[in-house]
Amino acid sequence: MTPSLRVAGLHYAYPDGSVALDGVDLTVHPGERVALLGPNGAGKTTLVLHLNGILHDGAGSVEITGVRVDPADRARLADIRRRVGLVFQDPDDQLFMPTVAEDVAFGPANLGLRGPELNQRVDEALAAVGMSEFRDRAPHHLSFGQRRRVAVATVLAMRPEILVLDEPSSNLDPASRRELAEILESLPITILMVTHDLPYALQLCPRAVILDRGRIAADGPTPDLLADTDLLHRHRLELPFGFAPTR
Ligand SMILES: Nc1ncnc2c1ncn2[C@@H]1O[C@H](COP(=O)(O)OP(=O)(O)OP(=O)(O)O)[C@@H](O)[C@H]1O
Repeated sequence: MTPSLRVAGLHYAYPDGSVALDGVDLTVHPGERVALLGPNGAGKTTLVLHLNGILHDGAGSVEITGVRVDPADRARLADIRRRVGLVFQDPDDQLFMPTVAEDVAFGPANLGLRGPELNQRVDEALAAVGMSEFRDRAPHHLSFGQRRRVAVATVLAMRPEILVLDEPSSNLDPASRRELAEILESLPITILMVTHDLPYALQLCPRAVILDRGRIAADGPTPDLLADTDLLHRHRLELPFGFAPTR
């Protein structure tokens, strides 16, 4: 089976010389949900920005469902950006239209969809995140948690093959956090989730990868990684007080 994502030997240094990725190999198969963990500055965001060619120029390769990310090939890059749905940490980076429905329609309309087909995409994506009743509202009148759900819908409307979320649980109250987890669990899609929220990783992702100093330090079942206190300590990861993962 073709992997959803294959990263091989990825190195990247920022123009100032900071080495952010130092030989990353990562393969994620269709339908897997993988948590990408690691301390501040580990390289998580840098890795995510390579998945749809926002960053490039480093050594190594990235393939999305067997298609190599090649920023020089603009037609192919547009296709890659449809296949990889990035949900940024701040929903306001993704919402800029007057209404929720227009925001969700924006991506598919750019693909050339119109009329009933476009409406169906919008309806499906809003239903998937439980936001159908908000379709005519202004995004900036919604709560933060509601805006995050709409941001997820804008990406789902593109019918991506892999959903990449940066800190999806940040700034959510406990009920919104749980509801978003239920939504993400219900999606039949490959998910890569960057998070510092270890209980969230455990709840949602059977597999976790620890990135530190630009290298993969561990890759395995999330309960096993989170039960390894030495491993967590070495990589500046901490479970909330009193939280004990059961294997
Ligand atoms: N624009 C930039 N210019 C130079 N160095 C950068 C830039 N962005 C990130 N870095 C450096 O690259 C390394 C990896 O940063 P990155 O943001 O990918 O880490 P991260 O794991 O996402 O961290 P966090 O958990 O804090 O979001 C760090 O050493 C960081 O200082």
